[in-house]
Amino acid sequence: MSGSEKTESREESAGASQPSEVVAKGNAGSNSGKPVTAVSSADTKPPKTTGMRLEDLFKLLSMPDPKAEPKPMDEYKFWKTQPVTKFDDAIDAEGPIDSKTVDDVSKEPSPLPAGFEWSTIDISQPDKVQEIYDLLYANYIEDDDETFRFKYSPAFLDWGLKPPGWVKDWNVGVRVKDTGKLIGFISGIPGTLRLRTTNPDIKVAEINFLCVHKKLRSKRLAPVLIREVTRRVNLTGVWQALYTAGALLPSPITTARYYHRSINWPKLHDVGFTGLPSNSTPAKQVAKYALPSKPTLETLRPMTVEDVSEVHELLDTFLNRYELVPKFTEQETAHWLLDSVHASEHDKVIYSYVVTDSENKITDFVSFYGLESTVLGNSKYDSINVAYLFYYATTAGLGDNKSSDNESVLKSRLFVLIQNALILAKAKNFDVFNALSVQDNALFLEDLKFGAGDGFLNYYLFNYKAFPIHGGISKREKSLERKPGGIGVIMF
Ligand SMILES: CCCCCCCCCCCCCC(=O)SCCNC(=O)CCNC(=O)[C@H](O)C(C)(C)COP(=O)(O)OP(=O)(O)OC[C@H]1O[C@@H](n2cnc3c(N)ncnc32)[C@H](O)[C@@H]1OP(=O)(O)O
Repeated sequence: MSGSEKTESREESAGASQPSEVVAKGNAGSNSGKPVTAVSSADTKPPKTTGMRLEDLFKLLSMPDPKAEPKPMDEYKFWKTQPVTKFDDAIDAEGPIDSKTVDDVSKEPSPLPAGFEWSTIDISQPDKVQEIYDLLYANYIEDDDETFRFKYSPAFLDWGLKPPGWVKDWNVGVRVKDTGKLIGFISGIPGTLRLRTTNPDIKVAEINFLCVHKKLRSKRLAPVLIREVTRRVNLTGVWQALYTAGALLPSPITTARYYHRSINWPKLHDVGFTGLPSNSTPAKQVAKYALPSKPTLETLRPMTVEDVSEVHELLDTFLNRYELVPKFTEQETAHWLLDSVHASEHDKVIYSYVVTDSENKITDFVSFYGLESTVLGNSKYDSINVAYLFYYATTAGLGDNKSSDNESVLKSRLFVLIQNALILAKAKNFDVFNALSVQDNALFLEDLKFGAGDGFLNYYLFNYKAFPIHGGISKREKSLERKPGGIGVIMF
């Protein structure tokens, strides 16, 4: 994607003319980005710079691309009018920016350009979910090279848009008046966040799936959609929102990077997601990414509905490690980790597994979701099957965040737990496994052969000032950097 939306990301050094092994391009991610895999310097031969695009050169040199710098605040014609922190705002205290009451909120929808009309999309109707799918299928996030586009399935949308307490009015569409064709969409779902210990209960709308038909881009429809969803959320007495995007907007609370772990290397290479390092061969690449055929943790098994309460407690405790986390109810844990609506293998979106001890007590769990990306213009493959690391938790190494003993216990345990997730994802025919630099992922990504992607994901809070949070990467080089705390909330 081009720098302003969530992005799909691919491995950073794909492509024969490039020095390193690249993982997939990016529509795997969010507004710009799902990650591309970084190539290790050992795989790399000196780049030819003649004729190279400046942004490629910056990537090779691991320098921040100046295009990723914000434009002057005055040029954010829409965002400068919104209650969000500006790039140079000095944050003295955390908390809401504007305070209003429901009485202050307009009861009339925001005006639309002539020829268009508002439409609340009733996602309890399968044909309406299908309409959203059709819009996103053709128009949603692509990587910069227009090779991959996220393909959120109807089953995914059903799961992602219908957590407990979902609000019908927060699924906002714009249609062409004459034909009824859906040409714009934005969604909100309710949630509760804990920001450090000082802000334990922030009611938010999680905003996602902002999309305008390709033929109607740059006509300022996005701000109209955002204003309308804001109005509808505000009418329910909710004043804050969480959203992620590849686009650089005022002003991220953090930026994370996508990492990619090849599973089906030949396919990823064929579709241009990953490159062949100059010092390797296809056979060596396949050997490098080989995985055992079945899980190595003996007591690992699929999570069931009977596990919900134990997993809920384990996750809740584990999330205390991080600074920005979701506060799930038990019903929400059940929804996000067990997609009971789509139990069939065909429609499966979320995969969750638990590990038990000798007394049958759950000691660990790990989950990932499946999201295909359409491969554009490839004669051999029309999609890649991508697994994304979701929530996980373990009892290993809990306790004092700063103790190095705990840290090494946690590191060893997460290595095995996530390795087992990779094994399971392979058995389920996923081609690549993606993860962000958030949670405790910096502890295992490199050891498990994840490569840095070219996608970055910015996290934003609407109408809430907050001190910055570490996103798991260094400020300048954007390489993995381990720090305690960080982000524990995952959006898709
Ligand atoms: C309390 C409740 C609050 C609820 C609301 C909380 C806020 C939620 C915010 C939304 C969170 C969404 C989370 C996700 O879903 S991120 C996924 C975004 N979707 C895509 O990338 C899909 C493909 N792209 C498109 O469909 C269009 O390019 C979109 C729709 C993205 C922009 O359409 P278009 O290209 O035709 O542009 P325009 O002429 O209409 O409008 C231009 C203005 O829009 C600003 N822009 C561009 N991209 C984004 C973006 N990703 N988030 C926020 N703003 C964005 C841009 O800076 C400019 O404003 P300014 O620079 O002049 O100021």
